[in-house]
Amino acid sequence: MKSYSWVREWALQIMIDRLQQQQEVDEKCTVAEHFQYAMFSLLVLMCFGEKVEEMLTMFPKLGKILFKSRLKELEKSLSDRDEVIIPLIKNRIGSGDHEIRSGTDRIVAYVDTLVNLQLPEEDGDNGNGGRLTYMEMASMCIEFLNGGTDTTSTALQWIKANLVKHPHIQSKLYDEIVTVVGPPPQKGMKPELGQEPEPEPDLVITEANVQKMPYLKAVVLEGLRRHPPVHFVLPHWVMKEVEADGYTVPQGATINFMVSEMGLDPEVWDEPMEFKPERFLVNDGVFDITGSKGIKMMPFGAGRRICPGYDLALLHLEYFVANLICGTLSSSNTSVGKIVRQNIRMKASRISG
Ligand code: HEM
Repeated sequence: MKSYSWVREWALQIMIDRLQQQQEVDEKCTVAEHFQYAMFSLLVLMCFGEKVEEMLTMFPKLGKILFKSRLKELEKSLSDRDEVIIPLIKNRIGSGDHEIRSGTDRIVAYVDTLVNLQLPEEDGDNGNGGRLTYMEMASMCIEFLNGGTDTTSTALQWIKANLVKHPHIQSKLYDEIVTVVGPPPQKGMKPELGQEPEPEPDLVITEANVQKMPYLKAVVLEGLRRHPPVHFVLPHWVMKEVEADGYTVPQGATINFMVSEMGLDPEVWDEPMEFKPERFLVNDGVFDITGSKGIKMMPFGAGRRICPGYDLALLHLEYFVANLICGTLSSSNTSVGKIVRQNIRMKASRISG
């Protein structure tokens, strides 16, 4: 079966490894950068079918940056259309390997879908027979990486911070996880005198498990309502004069939407400053995030230009939150749980209300 599940497991492992490595040298490691790096690596692999480390052989200049763990510089280099992105696309096409492999599990990379895309005739002539040009494909890859990295990792940080601030929500979430996947694996035998104790194994939550967790979904939605990572959508252009709430919005005007304020509107939300996932459990936990049945909040925008990655983002958030919560509550002092708990506390202390 084609599935991206191993890609997410791989990214989660990257995050855990980096957190552990940094903590060995510095007690005060910053979680945010590791969240971002894992999310970025995940999207690079989905986009080009290459692991970031493997790209070093093709682009040695990226090696220096990676070595120094300077994510911002790496992201910047990967915005270089001519020197990096287009060669990566050509490499993908040239390799003829249109599937990312892991054992028998194979998936198609984002670039492969772009290469095979035939634009409809009504979209006009793009000068390339309806096929995307390299420049067009490169722009879309950059949008894919930029659109999905900081947004998802910022949302993840705020959700974790709120969970640290509200331990009862964290416990409730943990109980839901245990109900679905069972209790965490037991520690090994008691060590003999002088032997190192066996590390406590972490519980791994799969994507299939995540689908059975309504409270987890509610926690993620509440995080997006209370702290949407994008305060405004992209600017929109009014195609036809329209009346809205007694105002005339003229054709050609540029408009935007106050995404953060919508989620905090006391006329729409009860106790809007409070972090209360339960508000999303009504209607059997069904909430229309696309705004097609009425807009109460719009962290991903709404309508035709809604974020095309919203489903993927929700899945990533649910998957990472569930796995990090398990680390936080079930792990020994050497594991990811302690590190995340210590670091995210700083962010939690900045939350008002
Ligand atoms: C929590 C995570 C995310 C949030 C809050 C978010 C939010 C948004 C918002 C508000 C917009 C503008 C919508 C508008 O103009 O009306 C947008 C656009 C976009 N997002 Fe996301 N996004 C997230 C994750 C992702 C992911 C994971 C991807 C892809 C991997 C992605 C790809 C894009 C792209 C390509 C656009 C531009 C669409 C266009 O030009 O019409 N986003 N996103």
